[in-house]
Amino acid sequence: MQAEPRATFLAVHSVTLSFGGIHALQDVSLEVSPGEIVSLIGPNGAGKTSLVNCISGFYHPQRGRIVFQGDDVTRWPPHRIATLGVGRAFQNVELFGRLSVLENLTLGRHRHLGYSLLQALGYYGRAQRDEVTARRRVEDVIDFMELEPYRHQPVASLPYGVQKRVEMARALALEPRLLLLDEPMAGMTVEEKEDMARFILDANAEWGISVLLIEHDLAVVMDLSQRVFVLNFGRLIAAGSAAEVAADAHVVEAYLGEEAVAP
Ligand SMILES: Nc1ncnc2c1ncn2[C@@H]1O[C@H](COP(=O)(O)OP(=O)(O)OP(=O)(O)O)[C@@H](O)[C@H]1O
Repeated sequence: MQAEPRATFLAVHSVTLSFGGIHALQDVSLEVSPGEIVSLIGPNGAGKTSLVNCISGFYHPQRGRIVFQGDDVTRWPPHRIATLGVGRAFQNVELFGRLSVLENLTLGRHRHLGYSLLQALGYYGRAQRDEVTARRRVEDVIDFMELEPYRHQPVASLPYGVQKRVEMARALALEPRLLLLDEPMAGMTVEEKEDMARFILDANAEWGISVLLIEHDLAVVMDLSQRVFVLNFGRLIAAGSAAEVAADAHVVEAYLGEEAVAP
């Protein structure tokens, strides 16, 4: 494992990932700076979730490197990357439906920090020592994400928009430095999207959390992101400010087809 200067927050170097003949990612490089909100956009199947899977350790690319705060995490398993401070909210809500909001956040925190279910439930060993800190964080997150009215309700009984909030809360309970959000607003009403955008901005401003956001709603992307990366067919085709990528002919073509590009 090769150490990198600590100045690097997240660096993706020439990552290539294939599934058989499908090239999900081809030579993709990007960097995220501390405290930044960046978005990853691109048409369906462009490779966005695959890249987030590589950063969070769910996939291991065939080529390239991923460096987080000086550690080469390219081959690390997900729970080990999570302990470094990389939190992830999944595209499809990945919660325990029959457990309450509070239980999901508490268990989620222990599971991702490497505790067994027995330790987490029985307050043994390491889990016991960290219990006070964990509870305080979970309470802070419930308050922050305005989940107090739902704290004892089974997650499966909640409206979809609230479940998506719990999914982000679960990631925040891990005290991440980098939050990977895979379509956190998909399927939400306009009001729910506005609330979610506020939660993302506040998490960034109040806790200094950097955010890598996958989002299809380009208005949201324009509002939230300091920089935008655009993938198409597994390749990075543009990077820059929201205004710059919106004006990029390759991006317009990727989204609207060749006829949209001016001659
Ligand atoms: N586990 C897998 N096995 C086989 N192919 C996969 C796997 N994961 C992703 N792919 C393929 O890799 C390509 C990129 O998929 P990915 O889900 O990363 O795209 P995406 O940009 O996130 O799409 P969407 O916006 O629809 O979520 C697609 O062709 C997809 O079918």
